[in-house]
Amino acid sequence: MKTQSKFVEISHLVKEYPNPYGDDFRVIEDFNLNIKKGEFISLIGHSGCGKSTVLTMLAGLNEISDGGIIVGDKEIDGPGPDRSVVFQAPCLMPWMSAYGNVMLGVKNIYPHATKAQQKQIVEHALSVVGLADSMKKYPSEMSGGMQQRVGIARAIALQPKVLLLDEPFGRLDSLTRMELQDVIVDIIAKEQLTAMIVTHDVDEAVFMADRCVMMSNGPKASVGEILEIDFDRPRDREKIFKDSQFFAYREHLLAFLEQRSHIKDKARIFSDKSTLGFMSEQELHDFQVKLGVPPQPAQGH
Ligand SMILES: Nc1ncnc2c1ncn2[C@@H]1O[C@H](COP(=O)(O)OP(=O)(O)OP(=O)(O)O)[C@@H](O)[C@H]1O
Repeated sequence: MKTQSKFVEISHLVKEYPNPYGDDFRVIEDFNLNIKKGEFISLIGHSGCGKSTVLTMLAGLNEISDGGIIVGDKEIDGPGPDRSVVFQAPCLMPWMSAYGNVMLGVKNIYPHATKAQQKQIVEHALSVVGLADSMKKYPSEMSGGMQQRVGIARAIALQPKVLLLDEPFGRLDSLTRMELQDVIVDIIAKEQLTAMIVTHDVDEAVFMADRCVMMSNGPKASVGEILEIDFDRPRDREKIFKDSQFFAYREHLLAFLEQRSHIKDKARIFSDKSTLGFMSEQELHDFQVKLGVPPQPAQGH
């Protein structure tokens, strides 16, 4: 059951990456977002706008240049057991079974739990993702989808308050993708987790989330628009995919992205012109920075 309390508070977030060719590259500027406890946010935007940058800052894996993030009532300062991340590639230890891979994190986070308690946590997490019968399998004996299930089990075994998903299904075929979307949606509801997913997939963004946060193009990207998704939970895939409201949400997101892609196209046209000598390197650099294309080193001739 969702509560209305503000659980994650992202305030005036800024991220600058160092740029050896000039001024630091300010990817994110004044990004503000409050997330309620138990809420599921999807973060969508054009490639390179800074979605993963926001997610990894929330995970505490990427330094915050300015602004701050509060989770619960604590300002984050690096990674912590209250947040866990599922990345696109699960990066499992090949010499360990599914059980061993999940146990690795559990031992780290719960060193004082008894062996029986640790075992129970690992077995529960693997069962939740549907791997109760495959705990002894090694990564080489598992499909990509099964390996990602282990990655999800490893994340939830840490019993986080916030689950962060960075394009977790990007490498999977569409059937496996749908299966794992359902797994995540069920887990979030059962374990009452707060979650954020970074995705390029508009259908996924709508189906999974309570709110879709659309990011403006970088540099200096921020929240462009927020769309509330008013579908009940638990979510019934078949019902939702036949609902006209689903298509309305989908169109809304696509329109937002399409509108921004014209800006990108202009950048590409100007970039092409430059190679034909219509723009000076400095003009191209300034224009690319303005439009969200990361500054490139000067081309040697
Ligand atoms: N460590 C880094 N150092 C310098 N620049 C970086 C670094 N990480 C990301 N960037 C740049 O910051 C910008 C945002 O990157 P980020 O990966 O957050 O975007 P994204 O929206 O998640 O992209 P995609 O959808 O393609 O995964 C990009 O221009 C990227 O090149």
